[in-house]
Amino acid sequence: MRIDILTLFPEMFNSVFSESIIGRALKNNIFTVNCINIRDFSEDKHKRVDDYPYGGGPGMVLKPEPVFKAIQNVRKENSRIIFLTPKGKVYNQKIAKELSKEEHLVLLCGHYEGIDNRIIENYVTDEISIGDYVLTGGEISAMVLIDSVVRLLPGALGKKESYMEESHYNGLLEYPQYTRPREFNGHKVPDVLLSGNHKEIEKWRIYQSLKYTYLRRPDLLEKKELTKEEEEILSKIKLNFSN
Ligand SMILES: Nc1nonc1C(=O)NCc1ccc(Cl)cc1
Repeated sequence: MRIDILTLFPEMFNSVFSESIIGRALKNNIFTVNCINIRDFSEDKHKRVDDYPYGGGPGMVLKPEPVFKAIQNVRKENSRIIFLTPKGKVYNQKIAKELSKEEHLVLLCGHYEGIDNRIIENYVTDEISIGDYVLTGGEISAMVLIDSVVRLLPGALGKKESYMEESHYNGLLEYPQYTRPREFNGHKVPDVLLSGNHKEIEKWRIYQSLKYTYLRRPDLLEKKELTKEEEEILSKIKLNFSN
């Protein structure tokens, strides 16, 4: 997979591409990435990339030409041209999975009040939002997308990292995790996890996963087909936690 990032702040990506799993995936040629400064495609002598909005209003708007030239410079036959914006389709693991199968992603990072809509209407293939809040630009959203997509690429996660098919535990929130020591600041690890009784451990994990999902994300429960056993456990949870 190749990822091209169109941005006004290419330096922002340095640490993301040098550290940890993404850094190692790059070194191992699991994917290639290239940052392009939109400003390099500005024609005017002042290297302007923004201008005042037609129709008035506060702030500035990204001019269409520099962005268009940057897109044309990198695009291939079936590139996904993704514009990160609060107005986009809300990103989730399903979209990450779909994007991880693509050959070429172009991530367009905006700034200011917006980007000339003629770019969005005619050249962008996907508008994606990472959530309902407003950032100063699209770069951090691009990093979120890259991290969640790259970790799904074959060979990206070493044998040590766990590959959770869903960001949630098969559609539910994951059970709590513990590691050594057995006691920490007087807080003990739940006995069942030390018992070596794998059937009991599995039951405890299903209970915890259903409990957390019921309490924090009932919307995920709506979408989830539960087994008979899970239904029984959930009805017990509902009795224990009926608020
Ligand atoms: N939420 C989000 N999910 O994706 N991106 C965001 C976000 O706030 N971007 C800021 C931003 C600012 C200006 C322009 Cl032109 C585009 C995007």
